[in-house]
Amino acid sequence: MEALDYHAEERRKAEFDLEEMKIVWAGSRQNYEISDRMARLVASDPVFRKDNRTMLSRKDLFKDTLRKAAHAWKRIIELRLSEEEAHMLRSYVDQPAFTDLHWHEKWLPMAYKMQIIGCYAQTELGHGSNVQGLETTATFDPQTDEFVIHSPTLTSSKWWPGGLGKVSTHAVVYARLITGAQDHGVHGFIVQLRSLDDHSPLPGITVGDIGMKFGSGAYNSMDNGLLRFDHVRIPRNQMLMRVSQVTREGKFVQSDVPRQLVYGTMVYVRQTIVSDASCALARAVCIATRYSAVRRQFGSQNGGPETQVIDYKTQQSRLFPLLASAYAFRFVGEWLKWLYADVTQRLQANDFSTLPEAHACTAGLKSMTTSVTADAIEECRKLCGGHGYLSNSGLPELFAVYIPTCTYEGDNVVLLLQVARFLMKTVSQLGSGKKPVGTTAYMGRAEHLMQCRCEVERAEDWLKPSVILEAFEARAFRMSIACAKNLSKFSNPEGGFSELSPDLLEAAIAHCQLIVFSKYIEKLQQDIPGKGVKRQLEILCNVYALHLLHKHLGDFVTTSCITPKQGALANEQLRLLYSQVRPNAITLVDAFNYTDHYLGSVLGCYNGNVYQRLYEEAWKDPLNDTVVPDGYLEYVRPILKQHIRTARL
Ligand SMILES: Cc1cc2nc3c(=O)[nH]c(=O)nc-3n(C[C@H](O)[C@H](O)[C@H](O)COP(=O)(O)OP(=O)(O)OC[C@H]3O[C@@H](n4cnc5c(N)ncnc54)[C@H](O)[C@@H]3O)c2cc1C
Repeated sequence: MEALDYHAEERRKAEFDLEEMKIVWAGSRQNYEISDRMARLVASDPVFRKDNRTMLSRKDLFKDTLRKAAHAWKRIIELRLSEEEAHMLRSYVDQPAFTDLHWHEKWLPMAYKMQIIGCYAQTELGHGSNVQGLETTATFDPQTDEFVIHSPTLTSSKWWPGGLGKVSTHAVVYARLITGAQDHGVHGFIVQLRSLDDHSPLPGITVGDIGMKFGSGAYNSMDNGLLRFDHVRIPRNQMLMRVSQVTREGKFVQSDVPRQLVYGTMVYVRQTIVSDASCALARAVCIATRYSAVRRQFGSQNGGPETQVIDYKTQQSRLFPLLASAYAFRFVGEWLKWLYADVTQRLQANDFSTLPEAHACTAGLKSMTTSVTADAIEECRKLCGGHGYLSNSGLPELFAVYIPTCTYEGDNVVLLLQVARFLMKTVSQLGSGKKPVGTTAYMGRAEHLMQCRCEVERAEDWLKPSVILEAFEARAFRMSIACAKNLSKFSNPEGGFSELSPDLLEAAIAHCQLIVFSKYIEKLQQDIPGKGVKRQLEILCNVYALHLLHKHLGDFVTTSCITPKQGALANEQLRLLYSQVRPNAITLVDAFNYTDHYLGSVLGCYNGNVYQRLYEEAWKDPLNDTVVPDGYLEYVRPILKQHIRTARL
């Protein structure tokens, strides 16, 4: 690391213990140590270099990805890394690869040893969100005790599965199960796609990559694939039979295991997505914050330095809520880990009572955190002005690689509508004596939430967590009640749901924001050691809540949860909070403990030596390999010469 630290002065201003904050961010001292070790291991290994990634052709990028995946696998074995360490190492390699999906699935011991490579093939060219609309068929043949997997139409071609295009040897394929003449809906089947000897597709299988995706580098390291089956036969025991089975005689048997069992896996996957959202958001915020402290514009007094752009209130009001959101998502992600453990324990005890609520809650949090993060990365790019648009700012690639998260594992709008459906069901059961559980428990205080009035009189009253919490609960509840009332006016409930879906979406968002805020408050009730650490987290918690209140003021006022005057007081308090965040901003992003390698950003480098590095990076561009570009003689010179002749005439 270069000796000069352009952020040294900023770092001296911090009012809290950085090392303790790093542990809070990581979740525990052990997590911190593992994460720190793995990040350094990756950063110091030349194979994991990524600074030229956006300039590689697709073919070279893909080969580079295979090389990194193989090298990571080798290092994991050589160093005998634990599963947790291996996971960390892969995430710091920071290049989407077939291994992401493979590990995701964890279905077979063979897969663990990497003797086969798996992918998850659900989506088709014609159908994604509507899983029940899938067209691929799996027809049971009782003569041979096999399923025949077939793609009957062009739109039934599998389309998008990660790792499918070029690498996977096997896939979990979702197809319509047909026995006799009966269609039993969509089920999963394990299908071998490629030879384990020479990797060529097996007979009846057409497979390839779907093509270049958004951005340079980014998700193009992944071989999202297309797949067609022409009457491919697989043994009967390759159907995934936990929820339903097909017997040797071809009888379809629905087991008594509830279908909701699959919710357990969904809770797990979505919990990791929320946790990844906090990482991606923190990364963008770290870059924008460090750069905002280096960048100066206007305000020079008597020839002195200009103003750091981080000192502009507009910059703070765009940046600090994102910083606060990164911490808020971190804590809700931590809580989701607990929720997953709780759900798993209950499933083992055959207790399915909390599953629908856990499912709705994780669907909503996946949607909300990923949408906010995607928008926030773009906002961070803008916060970095022109230089944010340079590839080496790290932000364009981060944006390109992140945004599909809003679509995969459930389109964000479709997920929020599921949450809204659950909220409407919960509201409809309120009078029946069925108590709302978990994150909907607040709805049990219906009478109070419909009547309560916010008591804020001065700006500082907005610092009380109980005051903000009540305002958020009342707003979320009243929005749900308003939707339920409007829905009841429709004679056809489905028609009404569709007509009111934009309002329902907003009610679902209000509910999700309440969850994130309330989990942040719960975190603050824990013992948090370290000088000033809890204080900083309290300030950020208030920033998180009050910026949402300001942004959604219309919701709060139209539901009469607060008055316009109270809204103005909240905004006044928010401004004061920004001033408290300001001296700590750089150290709050240092607490993410990201290496320069992982950040991959000239603007976000630890020591803030931005201009020197921008200058050096420019000269590394292949266009600057020669002073006169290729094509000059053919295309530029003739024009110039003609201009000269014209000028002489
Ligand atoms: C990078 C990437 C990786 C992927 N990896 C995999 C993988 O490994 N395996 C796999 O099987 N699939 C994968 N997918 C596919 C992904 O799961 C689907 O794209 C996703 O489920 C969305 O479905 P869709 O494309 O059909 O979108 P659509 O459902 O067609 O969405 C189009 C629009 O319609 C809206 N819409 C849809 N339904 C409704 C509704 N009921 N009400 C209101 N609005 C609606 C959506 O909000 C959206 O605006 C991947 C996709 C991407 C982009």
